[in-house]
Amino acid sequence: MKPILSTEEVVKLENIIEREGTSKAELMEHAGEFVASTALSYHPKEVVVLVGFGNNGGDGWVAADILQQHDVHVVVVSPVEPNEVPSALARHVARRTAGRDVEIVVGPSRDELAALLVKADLAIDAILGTGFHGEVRPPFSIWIPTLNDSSPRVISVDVPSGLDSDSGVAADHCVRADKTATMIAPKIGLYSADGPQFVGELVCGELYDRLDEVIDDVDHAAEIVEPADLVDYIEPLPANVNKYSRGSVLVVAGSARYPGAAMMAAKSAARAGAGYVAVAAPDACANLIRMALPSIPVIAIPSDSRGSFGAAARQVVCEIAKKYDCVLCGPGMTTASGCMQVVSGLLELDVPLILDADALNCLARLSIDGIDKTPELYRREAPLILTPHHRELSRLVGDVPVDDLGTAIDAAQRIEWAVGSDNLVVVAKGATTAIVGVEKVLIPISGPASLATAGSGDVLAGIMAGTVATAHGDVDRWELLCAYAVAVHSYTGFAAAAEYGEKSVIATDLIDLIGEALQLVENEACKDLGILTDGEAE
Ligand SMILES: NC(=O)C1=CN([C@@H]2O[C@H](COP(=O)(O)OP(=O)(O)OC[C@H]3O[C@@H](n4cnc5c(N)ncnc54)[C@H](OP(=O)(O)O)[C@@H]3O)[C@@H](O)[C@H]2O)[C@@H](O)CC1
Ligand SMILES: Nc1ncnc2c1ncn2[C@@H]1O[C@H](COP(=O)(O)OP(=O)(O)O)[C@@H](O)[C@H]1O
Ligand SMILES: [K+]
Repeated sequence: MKPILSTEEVVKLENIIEREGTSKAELMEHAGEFVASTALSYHPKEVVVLVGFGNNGGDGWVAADILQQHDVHVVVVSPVEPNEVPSALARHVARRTAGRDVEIVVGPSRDELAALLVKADLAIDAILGTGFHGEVRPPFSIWIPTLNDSSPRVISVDVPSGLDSDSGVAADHCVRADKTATMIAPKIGLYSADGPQFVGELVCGELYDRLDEVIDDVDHAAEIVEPADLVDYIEPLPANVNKYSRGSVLVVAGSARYPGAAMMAAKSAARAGAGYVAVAAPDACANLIRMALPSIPVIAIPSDSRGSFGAAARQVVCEIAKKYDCVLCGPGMTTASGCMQVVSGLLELDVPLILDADALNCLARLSIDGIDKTPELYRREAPLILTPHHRELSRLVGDVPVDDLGTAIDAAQRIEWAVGSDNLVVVAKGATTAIVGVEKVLIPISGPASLATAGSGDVLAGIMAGTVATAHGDVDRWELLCAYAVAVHSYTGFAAAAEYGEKSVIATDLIDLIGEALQLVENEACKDLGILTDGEAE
């Protein structure tokens, strides 16, 4: 796993590294070397380096110097003369670079800058880094749109200029990078809010050879899950299994209005490897589900007058649920009063439970001002996995706004910390999904935007249930197991986008590609571990 840091955590780490004997000036040299080597991988002939006033600019000045020594023609565009750069560290390297044979253009007009960029095949954006705040001021408010309208490839240093490195919110003017060369560790804003739209491909320069030894001395905002971390969940199917020993799932879901959600979740659980999946659905829609899913037994549960679970449902569902390895509750269920009772009944059972969709809305309604104020509602011994999207998560914490990765992590941590159990995981779904446990926040690989389609969450819930059931409780870290399920879901998105086209994917397409996605996750893990090469994985 690779740590993702907040800006404050990066500053703390920089200070620790300095105490260990590597100065900030040395780190800047290494940062410039990393930017230069990233640039050289494109074999550029003509490079424009745009530098700002601070140390982000300093990285750019160092990179310019190195590129020039590699026979690349470099033009540095600066808002001030090298002698006038306000940051002392950056001024030192700016003067040094100016003393070499590097062309420097100070304070160009919009047209002059555009003319320089037309001639270049690569631009390096070293205007603003982690020190950026507020709205972009002149001259950068002119430089950034000029750069975005120009044709060369763009490498951003540390963060795209104009992006807040903590919140991921882009200012009105923000560099749209092809590649971002970030320093020491990725910043959380690169994954949050607007970040993924502006970052392009992300590469990280560690800058300090003993980083592994010191990185745990600061907190981590989150950690990126790499394919190799998931290897424990990749196991061939033993020959001597039966359908029950493979893992059983009960999907408590559906209503007369939304029978499809129950169907998609159940079929996904089976495709994810559970040997026995059954659906408990209101009798108003049970026959419809039976006809659509011949391989899945459907248990009809008493309905209310509108086709949702009725008053008698709680007792019947809870009696059945005890026999399963995992219970998934929520997809298409509605928040009728019978559903609220089903949710509170299932929470009292000693069985691994996933609450999704309307089960989360029921849980929110069972509390008065957010579930974190009434932890006794969801405190339990057996594992509990909540899979809210941002709106559901906001409802769970009493309508506190949740609209990006940072606010989602904060809300999920409130839920976690109110209970403080290793067996509780909040999977905060979004363009970037955060898996929040009591101690750690994990970020698994994100899928394509094609996953933003109705029913995609039902498929994830089914994959999650199949994954939990097949693990049979033999789980060291529930967050990592959830990360595996999210990664499989992401790969169904990539496979479906390749098959049907990015914009044409619908949720049912994802289900039949779960098998392919399981294989893709395995291939990536094997590549990470050096067991498989790119060619063999084709
Ligand atoms: N972390 C590490 O270990 C390492 C970090 N390194 C590098 O240092 C970078 C951080 O450097 P930094 O702290 O000097 O900040 P930076 O991003 O250059 O910006 C500050 C300047 O921008 C200005 N400015 C701010 N807002 C503005 C606005 N809206 N519009 C216009 N201007 C604005 C601000 O002006 P002020 O607001 O102070 O008036 C100040 O002059 C980091 O991203 C990485 O690249 C590496 O060298 C080595 C290892
Ligand atoms: N822009 C996006 N990029 C990648 N994944 C996304 C994006 N938008 C949504 N997703 C993923 O798609 C799924 C949508 O879930 P959800 O909102 O519950 O859908 P539904 O309720 O329609 O089933 C989540 O797993 C989420 O992480
Ligand atoms: K930058």
